[in-house]
Amino acid sequence: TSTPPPHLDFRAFVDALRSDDDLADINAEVDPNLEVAAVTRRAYELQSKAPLFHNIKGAHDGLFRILGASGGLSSDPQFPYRRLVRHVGLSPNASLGDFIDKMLSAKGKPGIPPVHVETGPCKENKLFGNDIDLTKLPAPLLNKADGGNYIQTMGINIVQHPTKAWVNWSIARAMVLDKTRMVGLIMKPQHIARIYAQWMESGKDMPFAIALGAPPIAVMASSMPLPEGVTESEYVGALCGEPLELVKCETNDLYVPARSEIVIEGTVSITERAKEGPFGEMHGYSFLDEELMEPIYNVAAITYRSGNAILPISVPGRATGPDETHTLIGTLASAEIRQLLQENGLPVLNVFTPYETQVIWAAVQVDRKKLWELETNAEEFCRKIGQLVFRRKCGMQIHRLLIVGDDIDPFNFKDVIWSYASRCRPGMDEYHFEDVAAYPLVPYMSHGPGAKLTGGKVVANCLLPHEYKQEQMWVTCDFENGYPEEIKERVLRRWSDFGL
Ligand SMILES: Cc1cc2c3c(c1C)C(C)(C)C[C@H]1C=C(c4ccccc4)[C@]4(C(=O)NC(=O)N=C4N2C[C@H](O)[C@H](O)[C@H](O)COP(=O)(O)O)N31
Ligand SMILES: [K+]
Ligand SMILES: [Mn+2]
Repeated sequence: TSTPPPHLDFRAFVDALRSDDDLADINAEVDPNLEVAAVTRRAYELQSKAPLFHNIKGAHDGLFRILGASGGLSSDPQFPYRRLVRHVGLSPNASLGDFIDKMLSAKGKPGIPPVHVETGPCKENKLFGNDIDLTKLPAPLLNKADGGNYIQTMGINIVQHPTKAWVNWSIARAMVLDKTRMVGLIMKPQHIARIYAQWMESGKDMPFAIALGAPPIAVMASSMPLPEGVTESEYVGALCGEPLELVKCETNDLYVPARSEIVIEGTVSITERAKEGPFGEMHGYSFLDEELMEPIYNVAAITYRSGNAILPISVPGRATGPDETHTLIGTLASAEIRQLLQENGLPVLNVFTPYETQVIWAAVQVDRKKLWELETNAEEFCRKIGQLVFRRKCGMQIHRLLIVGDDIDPFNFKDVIWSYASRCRPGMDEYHFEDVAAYPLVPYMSHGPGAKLTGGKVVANCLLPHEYKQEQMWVTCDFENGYPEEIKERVLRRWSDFGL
């Protein structure tokens, strides 16, 4: 069979990065104890090529190579989002707006259920029972403050509701605990936690599978807060217009993408917990007192591709050069927030979480002409938006919303911060929400002055009062807006002659 396109096959995705000259094949031996992660972290920060480590110290029997920064910005400044949009089959010059449009393009369409195939590349090698020793795998230590080796940061956590009506795909971190066990974060209101709670009620351990090196477009849907009850694999089918191909796990009834690099399967205990973390997280902090007791994953089988399977990793941290917790979590939450606001009839054009705000803030771009028709005002409009976004799961990790006009590009932080700094009057233009669910991983919540789990959210109005009812009463003083077309054309034509 011919190799599927990059958005449907991880190996084809890696080859596409190589053909884009956006991949560094590293054959020198590299240590999974911090060195691999440090290289990956610097690759994000310098927006270098994605590092593919072919020679990991301690790798054996084809487990494993490591790919870092699969969701980082591309190394070609002309196409900064090329690596991201390759996940969803868009052309190299596609924008973040195109990426969001693509991920929302299956809304309202019926899901296309996956098809089950007999076997696939992920079945080429199988380990059971005594052959399994997670402590012997080169699972990477990602940050010097981490509490363990996080083998799972970019795989798809697959769990099924006990009624079998809903199979959820998400990304949730997990670290090696011992020979056959991992421990991983399972926190509300995430769907893995909702489903886990159902298994607890049923009194049975929760079957799981983690598919690492899964089809890139499936990784995107797994990182997207699709509505409760939506089976991500069916949404991906609708996105692609064709069903995903899944194969059955060895030790439970779950199904995984047939072309995955590595599959870890077993059951999550509903009784046993272990200390999880600390973990260098998406806001750029690793708090040394992070004492979480999280559920234990009991590993019953590991299956993997021949030819040296590849483990993708994410090394979260400061978004000086964004990593997957910014480029995936932020952007895909933005998509669902836009969908929510548009479905509620609000004149919202786009939503985006600026990397410079560590994706804790989201800019909401409003069509001002349509806003006039609502005959509303800042207080009423901002409160309505806050009530919608801050009371839904897709808004969980956003703590500040900036309401900006259509003269502002939400994907351009200089635009966003200009309107916030100059049009949002302190003490009068911000509407606070103290009774909504907070995102506890935000440092001023987990280690701040107030309650940890609620509040700390605000909607900032970055529109002047008259923008709610008429044309803006100013000329923006920049080259684009401050000069007639004829002058701008003349200046552009003569620019090089001026020697500027
Ligand atoms: C792309 C990506 C997403 C996540 C993570 C990571 C990456 C790379 C790592 C690097 C592993 C860091 C932590 C950081 C994590 C985190 C924990 C809580 C909130 C936000 C992030 C967390 C995690 O440990 N636990 C979690 O419940 N959700 C995570 N998400 C978000 C999650 O994949 C999305 O929210 C998605 O929508 C879930 O699906 P569903 O429940 O809606 O079906 N995880
Ligand atoms: K998801
Ligand atoms: Mn879900």
